[in-house]
Amino acid sequence: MIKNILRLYFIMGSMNTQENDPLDVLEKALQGGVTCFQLREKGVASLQGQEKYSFAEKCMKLCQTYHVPFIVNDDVELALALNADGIHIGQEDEAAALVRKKIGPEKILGVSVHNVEEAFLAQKAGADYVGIGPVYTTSSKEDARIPAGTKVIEQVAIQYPNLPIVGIGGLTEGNLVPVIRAGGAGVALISAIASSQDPRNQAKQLRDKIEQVLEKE
Ligand SMILES: Nc1nc(C(F)(F)F)ncc1COP(=O)(O)OP(=O)(O)O
Ligand SMILES: [Mg+2]
Repeated sequence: MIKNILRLYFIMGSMNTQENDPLDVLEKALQGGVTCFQLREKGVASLQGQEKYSFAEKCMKLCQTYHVPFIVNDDVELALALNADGIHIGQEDEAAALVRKKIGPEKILGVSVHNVEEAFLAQKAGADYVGIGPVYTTSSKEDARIPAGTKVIEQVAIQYPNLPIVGIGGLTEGNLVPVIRAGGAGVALISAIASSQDPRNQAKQLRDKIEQVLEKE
């Protein structure tokens, strides 16, 4: 069930782990209990072509070992070539309805939205979940919009109670509770785990915190 995989949604690209090996960081995050992984290989230092494909394939194999869904950000052709579990697209990427047609009904389709109207259109186009953010200031996305807090999460959760939501943007163990209280099924994050010197323990602490809050909802 989609809501369950959104609980602790780790997102990372090879450029997010500084001097650490991204595959090692990913394996530790999987051991720590992340519930979904998205490869977001984009930006100036990102891998391209065959290097990107090989890295993505290694990430996917790790996710398969830990029975965690493997999602590709933006790159529909890469997701199809790998037979990934799903794809995540934003408003400036390929149209959601077209992507749904390309990947078929069984794959996971996530869409970034910033307001109720975009959430409505995403659901109509066949999105399985929406990413809403940035909740707080983020250092992981150069073209991030102004942080909106949890206001849009609340609005979308009220309007479309059956549309799974994951919050994103500057999320940490210390500030994620409002995202769940606002109606998020989970939290998506990059640097809280990717920049940690102990990704496994950080993932475990985040997962425990999220489960604790969800139990009270
Ligand atoms: N990768 C993402 N994943 C999520 C998820 F929902 F998975 F948490 N939400 C939002 C994004 C942002 O994706 P990005 O490609 O950087 O920007 P844009 O949305 O502008 O295309
Ligand atoms: Mg995108």
